[in-house]
Amino acid sequence: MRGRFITFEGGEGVGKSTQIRRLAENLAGAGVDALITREPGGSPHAEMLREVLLSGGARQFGPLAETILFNAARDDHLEVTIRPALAAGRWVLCDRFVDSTRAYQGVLGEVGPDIIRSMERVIVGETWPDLTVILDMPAASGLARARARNAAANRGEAPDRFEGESLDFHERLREAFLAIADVEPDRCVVIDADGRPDDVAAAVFAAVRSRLGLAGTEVPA
Ligand SMILES: Nc1ncnc2c1ncn2[C@@H]1O[C@H](COP(=O)(O)OP(=O)(O)OP(=O)(O)O)[C@@H](O)[C@H]1O
Ligand SMILES: Cc1cn([C@H]2C[C@H](O)[C@@H](COP(=O)(O)O)O2)c(=O)[nH]c1=O
Repeated sequence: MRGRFITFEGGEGVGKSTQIRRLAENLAGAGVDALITREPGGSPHAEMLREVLLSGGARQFGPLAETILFNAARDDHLEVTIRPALAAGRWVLCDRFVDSTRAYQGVLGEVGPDIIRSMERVIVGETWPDLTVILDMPAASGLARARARNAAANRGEAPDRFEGESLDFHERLREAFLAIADVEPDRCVVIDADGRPDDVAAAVFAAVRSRLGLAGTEVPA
């Protein structure tokens, strides 16, 4: 049986990586084997494109070229990592996916929805997420978390291609993710990320259980 495909979306520093790890632990407790992956990246060739994109190396070519590169990375990631895992019955938990392209390149980069959708049809095809968890919190708080994390990790380098954008840019991103959830409520669930990690993890697991059905599993204390 095909595994389930869950994507995590939201602004910078909202806790996507943290909550993906927590969900994988909770799923393991429920006997579900999950693969954690990310975009851009998640396969050797897509990770090479991640370097180009997040260093800002493609910025000079403009948002359309960046959209094409994010989709090239996604194509390889789907083929090499995601589809084989789903076919083997594993659940796949992916840190960012198509909604990041819609928000960053579509809404903020002003690449038209017709272009974004046609790339989705070609690249994603039938491999659409069963559930998308949108972690939501004020942009300034998420950016502060991301900066504190980078400082603690001794990553003294400049912020990456998108972290360095203005607060207004990040607030508009937040609105873009919320707008996607409004239009696709069956696929998307919005979770308040501005709380303790344990509370957010419990809310995420509860949403996964109720949306995807994991009978008999309890939210851990
Ligand atoms: N609920 C929370 N409360 C306080 N700090 C948190 C919470 N969740 C995560 N953090 C911390 O905030 C920082 C950012 O979290 P994380 O890396 O999980 O976010 P992210 O959304 O994956 O970030 P990015 O968008 O940069 O990839 C980390 O240092 C993490 O430990
Ligand atoms: C998939 C995807 C990602 N982005 C941006 C969003 C973030 O700024 C970075 C990824 O960094 P993270 O620390 O792993 O979150 O890339 C984008 O603009 N478009 C996309 O499709």
